[in-house]
Amino acid sequence: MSTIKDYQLFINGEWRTSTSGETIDIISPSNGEVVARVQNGTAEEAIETLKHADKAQKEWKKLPARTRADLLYKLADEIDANTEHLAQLLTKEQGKLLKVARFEVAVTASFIRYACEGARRIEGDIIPSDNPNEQIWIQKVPRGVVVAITAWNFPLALAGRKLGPALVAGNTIVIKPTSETPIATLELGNLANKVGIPAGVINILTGPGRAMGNALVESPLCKMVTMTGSTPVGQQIARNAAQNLTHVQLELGGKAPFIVFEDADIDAAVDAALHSRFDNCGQVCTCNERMYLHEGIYDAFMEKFIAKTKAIKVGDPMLENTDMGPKVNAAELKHMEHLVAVSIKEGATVATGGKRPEGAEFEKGFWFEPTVLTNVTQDMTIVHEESFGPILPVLKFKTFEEVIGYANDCEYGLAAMVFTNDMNTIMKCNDELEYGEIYVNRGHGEQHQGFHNGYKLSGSGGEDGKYGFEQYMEKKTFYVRHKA
Ligand SMILES: NC(=O)C1=CN([C@@H]2O[C@H](COP(=O)(O)OP(=O)(O)OC[C@H]3O[C@@H](n4cnc5c(N)ncnc54)[C@H](OP(=O)(O)O)[C@@H]3O)[C@@H](O)[C@H]2O)C=CC1
Ligand SMILES: O=C(O)[C@@H](O)[C@@H]1OC[C@H](O)[C@H]1O
Repeated sequence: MSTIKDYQLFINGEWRTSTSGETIDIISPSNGEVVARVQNGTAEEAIETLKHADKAQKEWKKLPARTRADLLYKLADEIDANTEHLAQLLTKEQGKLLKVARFEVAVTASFIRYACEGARRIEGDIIPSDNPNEQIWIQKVPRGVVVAITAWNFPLALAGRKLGPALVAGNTIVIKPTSETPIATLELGNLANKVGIPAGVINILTGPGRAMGNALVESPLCKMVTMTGSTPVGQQIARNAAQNLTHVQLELGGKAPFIVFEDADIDAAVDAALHSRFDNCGQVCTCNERMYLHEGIYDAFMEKFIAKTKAIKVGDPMLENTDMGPKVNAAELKHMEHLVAVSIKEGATVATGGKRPEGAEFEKGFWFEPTVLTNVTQDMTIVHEESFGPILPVLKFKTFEEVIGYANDCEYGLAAMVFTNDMNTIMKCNDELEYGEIYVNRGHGEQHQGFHNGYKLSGSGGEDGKYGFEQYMEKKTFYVRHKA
């Protein structure tokens, strides 16, 4: 009896097998085995789904926002009630630690609940006109059908992060998860039906982004694209959406600098640097991608940091005592090996790690050791190309001006981390670092009420908080004149 579950497309409240007759294997990063199959949906099915979502949106937007939120609160409760099942799926498809997968499920529900709090904050303006007996009303109205395209590192949380605000605002949604890790996201279809979210409000389609994704983005029925993923794909989506001038919200790549000044709390900085690099096998967009240490604390910091890196337990992500699981797929593992090889060729030293771990349990799957590179210079590839994995280049600096120059010498601008106790340095970092999200004296990790906003090639539009919620609404200005 096959334990491999076959998933279908979730269209207009129903599960459907694609007319393509083709499926996509979902591979376990831990052992390379097939854990599920999903449909390879067609462009025609994408358009059909958009039509269902568009029809559903006409009724969904008429509900009071609080009524929409009440249904989504129930969805969040169902997500929580299915934590173990959803977490197991996340670990099977993405290889993240089961304990982190449970956290991701909780964050998914939390994203949705946070969005529900906005149901009574959809506020507009009433402005006196220059004309007598006239008012100007500026209203916030939903955009229509939102297409949500998500990455593989936190697939369920990214879906909740988008469907929450989209639906509270009165839109409907078509979610296209990555072909790498779609199965936990697909489970949302069952939960949506269970809590009574009307058919067509939430739809989930699987299929390669270049085909299914293109079809969704290029349709005039799509009134907004919210996408999390790589910069090249985000740029392609922006180009494809431009033909209808569709609103696009992009959360893309990063290369976060982690800066430790001479007066920093070394122990706190070491722990933050470790977790901000190696948690989730380094697959977080705000990860510590390059570390700059003041020369005065370099030796003391590195002695502690290397020791802790070597102590990281790589292994079965299902086990509670594992610290780090595998990379998500073979291509990502190859990218790790390539980056290390290039770094060595360019003159870097592997202080620890640098290869697949040894042992029978690591012969299958996409495993890579926690890796620290030293003798790194600013011009090296590893200082500029996103690794999105457990590789950390470390550089020294002498002055504030020098390290700010290094930090800003980057085509990305998502997150940066700074450790210092000097308020003057903190304020100067705030002024001079070209990043949308700066963490001071702590590691990475956004909060829902913040604003997850990438500068430069890290994105466009921003997500989370009240400013992220605003993205899901249009404004309508209404001039109202009455008889004197
Ligand atoms: N800023 C942020 O908040 C975050 C950024 N990221 C970034 O994401 C990247 C890793 O995620 P990864 O999934 O590999 O990113 P990709 O860009 O490869 O894919 C992201 C999504 O886009 C889809 N897609 C691909 N091509 C198209 C297209 N032409 N039109 C529409 N959709 C398309 C993919 O579908 P399919 O997979 O089926 O092809 C997937 O669902 C890293 O660069 C990381 O920095 C990750 C998480 C958060
Ligand atoms: O997308 C990312 O990598 C991060 O924003 C991550 O996604 C959901 C979690 O809440 C964030 O840490």
